[in-house]
Amino acid sequence: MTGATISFEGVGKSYAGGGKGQVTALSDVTLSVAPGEICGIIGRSGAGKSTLLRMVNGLERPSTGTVTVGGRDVGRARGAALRAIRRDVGMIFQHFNLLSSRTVHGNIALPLEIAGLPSAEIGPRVRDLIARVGLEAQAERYPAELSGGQKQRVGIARALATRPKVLLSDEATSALDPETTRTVLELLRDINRDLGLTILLITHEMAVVRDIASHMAVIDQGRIVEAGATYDIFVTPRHPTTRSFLSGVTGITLPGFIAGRMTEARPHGPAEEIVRITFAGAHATDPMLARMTAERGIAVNILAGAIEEIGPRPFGNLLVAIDAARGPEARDYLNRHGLSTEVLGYVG
Ligand SMILES: Nc1ncnc2c1ncn2[C@@H]1O[C@H](COP(=O)(O)OP(=O)(O)OP(=O)(O)O)[C@@H](O)[C@H]1O
Repeated sequence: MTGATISFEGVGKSYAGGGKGQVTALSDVTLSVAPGEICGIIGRSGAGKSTLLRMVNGLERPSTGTVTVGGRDVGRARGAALRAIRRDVGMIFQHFNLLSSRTVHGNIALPLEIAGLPSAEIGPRVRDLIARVGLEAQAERYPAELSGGQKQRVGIARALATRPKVLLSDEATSALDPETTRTVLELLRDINRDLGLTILLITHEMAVVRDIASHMAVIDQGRIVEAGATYDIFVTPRHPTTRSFLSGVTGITLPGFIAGRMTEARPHGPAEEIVRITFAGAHATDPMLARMTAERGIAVNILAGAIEEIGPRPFGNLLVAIDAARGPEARDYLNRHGLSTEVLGYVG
């Protein structure tokens, strides 16, 4: 592995808030990304994702705490030390940030020219990078002549030019359509595997995290509310923010006639509890639900279900209706047998 560890320890960041006092963008963030890992940070607009990412290459400095890359303190680095860290940290952007006056080749060569590499070395290195991102036929084109996906490939090649150990991705696929997103994420995965680069990406899309990140953190109002292996968080989300992000990608939605009647509070009288059950493995629920019905006499009405994959590992989601009077007992039974449950609401 050639990637570097990224580490945040007790990091806080406040901005002078232009008449509104201080704006706290980050509070007490502690997070470690191992060498060669792909870590996804997900959060809503304004949660603090960009601030967190920009600390890794010293574009922002922490107000409190420490950010290190490969053991070097980024927040306290100045001058040559900061430039050396920046050479080790490449970055790609949502809107690509290419120079419109330079060709593909010229854009990728730029960081090497700035670093003072002899021109005899720049040409071959740029050609290698162009081949790596699959743009041989577009090498002499200008950004205006490229598709969004091709522009992002240029951005990736340019970010790799100085042979960094870390790649930062700031919503790199947010401006792309789903199919192009898939191919760009595939390219990032290949690069991670071939070069052992550590990748830290920020996104507001859970599907991006699912498709590429082995580890993830959820950020909410400047705090990390949940962090760990992506698979574990998808199977057992603990924080409401994580759950709300997940509800958009789990591939299943409530049938309209139930969603329209569902209430947050349990109504008086007979009612059904609508529960999401999440389980690891492809078939884990079938015997468990049947056994619960047989052992406890609790009937379960299945409303929707889907199996998803994170890497090679499947996990499932099931939406069921259970007699609300037996709901707590049923959830306790399922939890004790290793399934996660979440009450979505009630139908009277
Ligand atoms: N330079 C700045 N000056 C003042 N406040 C700032 C500055 N940069 C960010 N903030 C504030 O810090 C908070 C976090 O912003 P940040 O851009 O990190 O969030 P984000 O999660 O990246 O959001 P988005 O997805 O919309 O880009 C916000 O309340 C924002 O208004």
